[in-house]
Amino acid sequence: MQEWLYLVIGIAVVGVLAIAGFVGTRVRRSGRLPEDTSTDVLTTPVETPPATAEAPVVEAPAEVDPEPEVAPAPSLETPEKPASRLVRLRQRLAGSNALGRGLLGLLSRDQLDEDTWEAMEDLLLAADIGVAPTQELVERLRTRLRVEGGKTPDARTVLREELINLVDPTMDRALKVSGEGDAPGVVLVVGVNGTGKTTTVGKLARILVADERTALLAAADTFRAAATEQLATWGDRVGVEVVRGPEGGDPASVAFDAVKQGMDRGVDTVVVDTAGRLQNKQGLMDELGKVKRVIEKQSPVTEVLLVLDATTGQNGLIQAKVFSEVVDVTGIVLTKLDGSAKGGIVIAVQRQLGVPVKLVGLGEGPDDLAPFDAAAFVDALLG
Ligand SMILES: Nc1nc2c(ncn2[C@@H]2O[C@H](COP(=O)(O)OP(=O)(O)OP(=O)(O)O)[C@@H](O)[C@H]2O)c(=O)[nH]1
Repeated sequence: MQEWLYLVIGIAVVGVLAIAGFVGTRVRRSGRLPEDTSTDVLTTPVETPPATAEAPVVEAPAEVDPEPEVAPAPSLETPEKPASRLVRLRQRLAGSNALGRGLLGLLSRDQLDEDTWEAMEDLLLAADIGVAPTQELVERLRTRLRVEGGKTPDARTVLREELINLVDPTMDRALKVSGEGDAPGVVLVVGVNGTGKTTTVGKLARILVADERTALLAAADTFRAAATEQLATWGDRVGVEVVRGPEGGDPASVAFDAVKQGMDRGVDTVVVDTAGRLQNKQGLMDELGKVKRVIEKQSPVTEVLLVLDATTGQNGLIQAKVFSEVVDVTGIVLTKLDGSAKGGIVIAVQRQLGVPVKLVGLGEGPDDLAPFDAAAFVDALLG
């Protein structure tokens, strides 16, 4: 009985050894190991599988795309045509709209007495229209709204007409973005940092593209490296190139380069962003004066846009004066007019500088920069 037991155990051991040997050989042949085996083992030279039909190199291509897809070219955005913008952005003047509602409310009183006119003056001054224009407007309204022969003219119509007169519809607000002959138009954009200058240059590039013009941007704000990147992002979205210089480099040389490239390539307009550190007037004068002089060695600057933040009130007006003494400002861009209750600044700044507001910023969206129009603006104010 015991011999039988030893015989059976012996046969079992031999059987197990034989199966183990067979499996080991199969594993080495195929190069495959049980699932938890590390990659090191697979790359060991001794175990490199022979190139047979069974080898994994044949199975592997399942993961490889036979014909890699070509990445689609980045699609460019199509900016909104400028003409429709002020109408679309009308509701953004909600803050300033309070001025219109307030004025209409006062004019609808039964008695237009001294208290009413005083309240009207307070409203206009609070909206930053300025002292002289306020007095003029109130005087004109007093005269025109006097009851004549028992017939009172429509207060809203009179107010609308007088406000439009005050904003001055006769000013030339066209952007000078074309040069003489083959020369490109050169737009120099100046203003204190933080007013929305770089954003405005980016938005302006979109306006030019929407008007089917070719453009080139100059990142002449070499003081702030991020400004260049910011500009490049704006340009990339609509396929407009940015000429840049080294950080801290000479802004005039970047502007010169950009205008030269603009001329060589025959672009329609070159827009130059500048730094606006206002630490002292002399420094600013030297820098901006040089930028303009250097550009004009090649081609005249056709437009100098001063960017002002509408929410800064009187401070903005002081800045405006300093800049206008440094360079010949030909147009004003009033940014952040959305949500500001100070729409009257449009009138005040034009009066101070004798220069028209040409563009208004009404939000942070890429197409939230609109050509300014006196009647459309007053209509938005009056709601
Ligand atoms: N709400 C609102 N925000 C605006 C408008 N224009 C610009 N901004 C915002 O104002 C901030 C400052 O804008 P920037 O363009 O960086 O200012 P900047 O004057 O160029 O500053 P620097 O590049 O340092 O010269 C950003 O957050 C803009 O999105 C506008 O019309 N409305």
